[in-house]
Amino acid sequence: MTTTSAAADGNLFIVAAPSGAGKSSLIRALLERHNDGSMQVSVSCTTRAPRPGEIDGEHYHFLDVATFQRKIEANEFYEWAKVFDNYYGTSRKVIEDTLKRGIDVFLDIDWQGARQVREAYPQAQSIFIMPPSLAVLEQRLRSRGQDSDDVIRGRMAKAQAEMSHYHEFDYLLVNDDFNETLTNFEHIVLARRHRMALQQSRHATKLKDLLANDG
Ligand SMILES: Nc1nc2c(ncn2[C@@H]2O[C@H](COP(=O)(O)OP(=O)(O)O)[C@@H](O)[C@H]2O)c(=O)[nH]1
Ligand SMILES: Nc1ncnc2c1ncn2[C@@H]1O[C@H](COP(=O)(O)OP(=O)(O)O)[C@@H](O)[C@H]1O
Repeated sequence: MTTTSAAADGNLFIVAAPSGAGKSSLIRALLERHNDGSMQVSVSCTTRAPRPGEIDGEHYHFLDVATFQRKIEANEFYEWAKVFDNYYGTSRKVIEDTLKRGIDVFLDIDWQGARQVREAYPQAQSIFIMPPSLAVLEQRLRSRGQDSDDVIRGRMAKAQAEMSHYHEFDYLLVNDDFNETLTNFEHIVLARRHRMALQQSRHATKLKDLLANDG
């Protein structure tokens, strides 16, 4: 008789940071290092206007406010929040389907969304990215060259409020040297994967022993 154990679900990782601290760049670089289809970043829905070069369906699903609100009513979001006066949300179906296929999913979301995900899915691992200083944060927002002075001022004004939630997260990374932060980020992700794989194999061995002793 052969025993089959159900394939393990993928791992869910929440990544939050004040705007400009480097979370999108870190997730993108990690996915480039592991481009075997075992990891995906969730593409959020937003009502904010696309930045130059942003592609609908790739960077975000850009929606109008009425469509976003209809999706809230229809319970289509795993989590959603209002950030910088715009709505942002994660599609429930995509996340659930992707995890079921055994693929790890990264959510680039704010602290309000992180709270909702932790409640819905307590096994999610959460990582907070800090900039080395507020001056460096502002410099990064400016050098990204995608936001107006007004938008940058708004984001800097909200940075400390976002950072005040760092203690709600499982891990804290200070993104000073990019490659060093990327390596630490990768260690967190791989350690989680190994632990879950070990648990799964222990479970499978135990099941085999039980069945072998049966009768
Ligand atoms: N709750 C929630 N926050 C999101 C989502 N997508 C993006 N955000 C957050 O919204 C904030 C602004 O994102 P964005 O406009 O792309 O600016 P950026 O972080 O400066 O690149 C960031 O803190 C994101 O993490 C989402 O689906 N849900
Ligand atoms: N460790 C780092 N050192 C220098 N620049 C960085 C570092 N991490 C990210 N950046 C740059 O800072 C800017 C903001 O990064 P981004 O990933 O867009 O931030 P976020 O997604 O958190 O808003 C980008 O231009 C990015 O290339």
